[in-house]
Amino acid sequence: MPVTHISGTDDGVVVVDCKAPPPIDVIPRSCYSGPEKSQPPLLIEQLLSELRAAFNAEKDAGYVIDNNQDPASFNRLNQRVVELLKCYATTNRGDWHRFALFNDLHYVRNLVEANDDFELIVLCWKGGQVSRVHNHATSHCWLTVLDGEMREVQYQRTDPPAAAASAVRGGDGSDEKPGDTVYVEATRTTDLRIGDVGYVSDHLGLHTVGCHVSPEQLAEWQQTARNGFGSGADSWQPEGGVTLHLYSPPIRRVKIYEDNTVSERTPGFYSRGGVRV
Ligand SMILES: N[C@@H](CS(=O)O)C(=O)O
Ligand SMILES: [Fe+2]
Repeated sequence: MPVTHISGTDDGVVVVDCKAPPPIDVIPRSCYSGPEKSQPPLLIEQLLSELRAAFNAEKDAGYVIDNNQDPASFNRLNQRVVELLKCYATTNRGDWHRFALFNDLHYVRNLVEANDDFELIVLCWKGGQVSRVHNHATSHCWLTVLDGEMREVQYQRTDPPAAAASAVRGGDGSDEKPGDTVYVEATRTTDLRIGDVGYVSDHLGLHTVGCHVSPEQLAEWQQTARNGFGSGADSWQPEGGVTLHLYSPPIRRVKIYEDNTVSERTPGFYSRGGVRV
């Protein structure tokens, strides 16, 4: 498959260029059943208000929220955020559809809300769209799947292949500069389905996220939606994977690790509040 980079570093559209993935096993379809009926749906406005409350509680107690946060404060916040994201992903009635804009060439970032403490973003991924290996600055990164199936691969820095004893190297990379040579290796692969919640920060490593849905799978999902299962009240048609990302603090600059070289990007948005920018 060809690599489909979008060039330009600060184009305001995409933070991490799309790269066609290597061939992988097809992920079995398992979670395309729509919201669980046992709980009332959590609306996105309620999700935002609960998130604001959780962040304010930590701030009011004097804690700084970033990836160097006090461990007890982080544990409280993490527990609440995971609970809220999971609840939203599994009970919603599709009120995120209005934010879910796709692009044929690369995954896109659609802003739901940004404030001083966090940003909530709907990311849309067509089959084959994968982010490049990247970091998350000093932010916490939580993500959940709203539609389709996704795969996250985490990476660690490693020694050059020629080194006598190649081994995973520590550090959060905060001293790395554009142009530096850095080798990375995949250390963990996680398949994520609707309602699964993932977390990463620079202390844990780097990652890529991608949607590996095949055209056949997508056609099956679209048929399911046409039959009225999992489509919500509007005319939503699945186009690939949709993820909901929560970054705290909002990410201003990220590093990309490609061809053993570090570069930097300014994250941009494809839409804000459901309106194309
Ligand atoms: N962190 C990436 C998405 S993902 O690949 O985690 C972004 O915000 O664009
Ligand atoms: Fe990421």
